[in-house]
Amino acid sequence: MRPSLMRSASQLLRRRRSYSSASGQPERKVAILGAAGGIGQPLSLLMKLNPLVSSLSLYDIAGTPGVAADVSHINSPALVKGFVGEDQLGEALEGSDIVIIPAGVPRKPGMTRDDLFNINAGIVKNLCTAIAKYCPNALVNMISNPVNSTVPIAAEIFKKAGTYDEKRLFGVTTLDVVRAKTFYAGKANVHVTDVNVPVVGGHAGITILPLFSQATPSTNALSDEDIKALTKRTQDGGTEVVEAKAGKGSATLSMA
Ligand SMILES: NC(=O)C1=CN([C@@H]2O[C@H](COP(=O)(O)OP(=O)(O)OC[C@H]3O[C@@H](n4cnc5c(N)ncnc54)[C@H](O)[C@@H]3O)[C@@H](O)[C@H]2O)C=CC1
Ligand SMILES: O=C([O-])CC(=O)C(=O)O
Repeated sequence: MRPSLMRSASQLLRRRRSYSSASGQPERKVAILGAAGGIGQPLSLLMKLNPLVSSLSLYDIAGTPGVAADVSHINSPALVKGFVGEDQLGEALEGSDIVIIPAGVPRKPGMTRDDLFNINAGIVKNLCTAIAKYCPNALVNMISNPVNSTVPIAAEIFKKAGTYDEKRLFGVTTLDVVRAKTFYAGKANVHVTDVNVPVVGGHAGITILPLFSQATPSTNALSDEDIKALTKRTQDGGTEVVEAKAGKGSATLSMA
């Protein structure tokens, strides 16, 4: 699962060329499901700023007309449309090349990501059923937690619909890489933009495995204890944010 997990939406945008516009530029439609939420809003902003996006479809069960109106005023090429409520889900998805899913409930202090399973599994199931129907060839980026479970749920929905392609379904765990790089740079005292740290495994606690032994630039400055502490901080990065936000959600800005 991990090689797929590590790709970001912008990497995918660069790879995928579905059809060309009259101008000869490739056109790409991106749909964000859960676009009015804590992650959805900054993600909508970033997608609107991305010159590779020609059409941006913002879907949520509430709040998307406002988010879409706001984001649509930014002077970049993507044409923005807001969709609200299940009746408009099909239209939101139709023709999408990439679907990004931050829909669902975030953790509160004291909860594990698994505690979100019951509610978010149902949300993801409905959204993926619609994806199989309206844009079966789209690349699907799953952000909703618990990612270790929502990705297999999506896979089963797509298998049942006959649309499953393992190369088109991604669990978004880039945030683990982002954290590993940031924490390593701080501890090793190297410039963060030069740092690379591979991370394998899943996206919860000890299933997150940052490989600091493979980090570049390499350093002799870190002890085994330092590496253990960096590993633990990366694995607990989500909890660190959940506790700091004290009941007001989980990571949204670093995630987007
Ligand atoms: N993969 C990762 O690295 C990360 C994942 N997450 C997860 O992302 C999810 C969203 O987090 P936030 O944006 O902070 O939550 P949020 O509560 O701020 O936003 C969630 C949005 O989903 C919408 N929503 C709920 N049911 C829906 C449905 N059936 N269809 C469409 N939209 C629906 C809500 O109306 C809301 O706007 C959570 O499950 C959280 O745990 C959060 C941080 C990092
Ligand atoms: O920890 C959470 O609940 C949100 C998340 O996945 C993260 O920040 O990595």
